[in-house]
Amino acid sequence: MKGVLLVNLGSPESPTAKDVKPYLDEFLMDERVIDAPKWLRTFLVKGIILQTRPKKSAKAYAKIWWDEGSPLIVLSERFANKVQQHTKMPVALGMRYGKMTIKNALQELKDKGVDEVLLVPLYPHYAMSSFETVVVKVLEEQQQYFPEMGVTTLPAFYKNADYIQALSESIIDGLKDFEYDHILFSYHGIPERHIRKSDPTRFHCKIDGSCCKINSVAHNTCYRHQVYDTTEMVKAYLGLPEEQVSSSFQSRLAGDPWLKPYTDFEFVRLAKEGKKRLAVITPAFVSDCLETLEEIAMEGKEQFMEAGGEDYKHIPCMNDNEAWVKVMAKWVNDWEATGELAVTPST
Ligand SMILES: C=CC1=C(C)c2cc3[nH]c(cc4nc(cc5[nH]c(cc1n2)c(C)c5CCC(=O)O)C(CCC(=O)O)=C4C)c(C)c3C=C
Ligand SMILES: [Fe+2]
Ligand SMILES: [Fe+2]
Repeated sequence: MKGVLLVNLGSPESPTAKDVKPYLDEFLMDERVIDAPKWLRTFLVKGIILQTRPKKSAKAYAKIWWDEGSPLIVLSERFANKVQQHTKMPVALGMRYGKMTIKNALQELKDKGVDEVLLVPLYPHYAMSSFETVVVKVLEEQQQYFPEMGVTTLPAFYKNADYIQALSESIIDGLKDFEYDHILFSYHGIPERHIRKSDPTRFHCKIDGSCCKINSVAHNTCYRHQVYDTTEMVKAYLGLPEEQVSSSFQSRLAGDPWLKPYTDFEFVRLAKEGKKRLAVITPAFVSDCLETLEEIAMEGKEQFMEAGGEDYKHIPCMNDNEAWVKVMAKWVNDWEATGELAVTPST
């Protein structure tokens, strides 16, 4: 029988330093997140980052935590439950890090008689630190514990027409009653080095954008290319003028150069340029989470207003909205019926 495995990033058990620490430990010790040699990663993570960051992150998590738990987990569960209502196949939800493990989700599917799994990483764009690490982990667990199961992965859906439509409609919805001068598409950042590492040609990606209009197989795994494609397609769908839209990258860690422009610098630049009413959309995330609710909706607003902005709105992620649920249900049901994937690297 066929079944569906949805995988998102995961959250700590609670917004306390005690619970944030093991979560960050697992997350940042992932060789696809901090891709230094193991001895150096161990030194950086356990010797430096984990000494101070859990306390700081716990404070941020406490600001956005819900009675039911982490917004990312709760919203992903609501989404999975709604997708389940639209398909006969069993649907399970796992997280790459934390207690809601991928192994348990695969076991849940197995217990329901599933031996053919459609894996859907809940990331619209391919990055080694998000999409790729999910795929690798699922295949590791499958090979070790569920060798009889087959796994097919839905590719990154950043430019799929149904996804673009659902995202664009959610923006229209979010902009009701909000007068804006500018819409900022703020994507989670990654180190520039990761772009080069993920380029199978080893020479295509130049990071500066000069490569992105030249067709290449590199784009299938180029996060930068993919996020700019999402912006362009939404811009076209909504008929937005060039000068009213821009893209930027948030949530960087200290150290290496990360993709630019940086969202916090953009808040200041846009306010100074007279874009006084700013709408911010965060399409790298399908579910609201720490990075959208705290960094963008709270901190971002403060930064923009301090720089001279007058009005600010974070447009929520698609979360469990009906249109997005229906898109996902269509993709998984098409796969069940035909064995074909609605999303391919070229769609
Ligand atoms: C869009 C997908 C994501 C990519 C790509 C990504 C890369 C990436 N992240 C870190 C470090 C941290 N990210 C943190 C939180 C976080 N990251 C994503 C998604 C992507 N990360 C999400 C959805 C969340 C929120 C989780 C939640 O519980 O709500 C954190 C933890 C919080 C903090 O301490 O700031 C860290 C750390 C790196 C280093 C990286 C690429 C190399
Ligand atoms: Fe992150
Ligand atoms: Fe490029």
